[in-house]
Amino acid sequence: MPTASHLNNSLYFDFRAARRVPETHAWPGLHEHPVVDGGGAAAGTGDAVPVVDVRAPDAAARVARAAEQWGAFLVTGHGVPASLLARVEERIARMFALPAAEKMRAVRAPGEACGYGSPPISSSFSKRMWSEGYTFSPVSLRSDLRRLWPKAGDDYRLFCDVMEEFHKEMRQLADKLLELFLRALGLTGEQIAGVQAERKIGETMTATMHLNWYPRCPDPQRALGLIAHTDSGFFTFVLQSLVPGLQLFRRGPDRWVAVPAVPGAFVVNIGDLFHILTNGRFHSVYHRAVVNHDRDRISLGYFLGPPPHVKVAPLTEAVPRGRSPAYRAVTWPEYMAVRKKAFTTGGSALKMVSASAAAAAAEPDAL
Ligand SMILES: C=C1C[C@]23C[C@@]1(O)CC[C@H]2[C@@]12CCC[C@@](C)(C(=O)O1)[C@H]2[C@@H]3C(=O)O
Ligand SMILES: O=C(O)CCC(=O)C(=O)O
Ligand SMILES: [Fe+2]
Repeated sequence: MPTASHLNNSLYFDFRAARRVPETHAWPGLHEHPVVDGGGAAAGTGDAVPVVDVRAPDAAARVARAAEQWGAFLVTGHGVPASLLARVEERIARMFALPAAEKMRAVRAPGEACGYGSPPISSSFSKRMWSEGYTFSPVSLRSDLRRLWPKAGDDYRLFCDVMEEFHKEMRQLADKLLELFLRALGLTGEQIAGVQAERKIGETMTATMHLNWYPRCPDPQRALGLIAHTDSGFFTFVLQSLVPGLQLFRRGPDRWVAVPAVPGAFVVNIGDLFHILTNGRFHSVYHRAVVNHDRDRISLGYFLGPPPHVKVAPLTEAVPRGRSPAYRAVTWPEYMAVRKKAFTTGGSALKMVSASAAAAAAEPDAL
């Protein structure tokens, strides 16, 4: 029997002891759509996940195509050393291997952004996911991580050192990618400088790290690592270890495209606030993570978004001349609240913040 024990007032499900997937973790409808391979073998079929080498002279054009047609792509040539990525993955694996009681010292309190446990989105669903995660802010990681390692020994120090080094590299890469995105939207150097000076997107962008652990699963066909979702912020870098599991949803025909695990590459997912910022030209991608029978899987999400008090509205440059913006301005927390409501009503959070929804709400009696 799988065990569940109360630790620090939180229900801990012992994945390691599970010999079967209990009803609490069994998701209906997982196989509604076929899964196709998005790796090299798919070249020419339209299912190969786009790859952008950020050093290439046509990188902006490639980003534009991928952002418009997929909402996601693989990034190579980014300059983050492979040896650093290997150390990051090693430290994450050691953290997840801590005894349950130690991990649960850092359990996420209800409504809190950071901490250990099920992914925040899971509070909107009755079924449980086959994963554990840890969210922290890279700028306060030394204090946050004391909850996991109160004695601040070698494991604590090595984890913090490597994550700080990683954050430094990633924050620079995020700036580079933002610039590429703005070029991909067709903005000139002068317009980009103007947008950055006025909206200060790059300067104020915040980073959050979320680590995922998907334990090996006795029946991967019944369980789900991470429910299908769009990321809510601007964009996310995902580092998936050598074990694949990330799938992107594509329409016409509806299918899941399995993202290949490319050593050293990051997956970039466009989030909902970037969808809004670009007036829907670059669209956020619906994605999920599946689990594996034989191997644990680890992934890292590096989430970029605006500071909590900043309203995100479509860039003037992204709105076609003579048209009005397709979305109303929202802060990240406001958007998260709308998304939570959308999960319960089955609606679309992006539609709920569209300008037409706002107009309809302002004139409820209008014909
Ligand atoms: C910055 C954030 C994005 C995120 C919520 C969070 O505050 C920290 C964790 C992120 C994550 C990771 C797993 C999937 C997801 C939907 C979730 O539940 O937590 C995302 C959130 C998001 O993109 O909205
Ligand atoms: O595990 C993965 O590959 C995806 C993770 C993810 O989508 C997320 O953390 O938001
Ligand atoms: Fe995600």
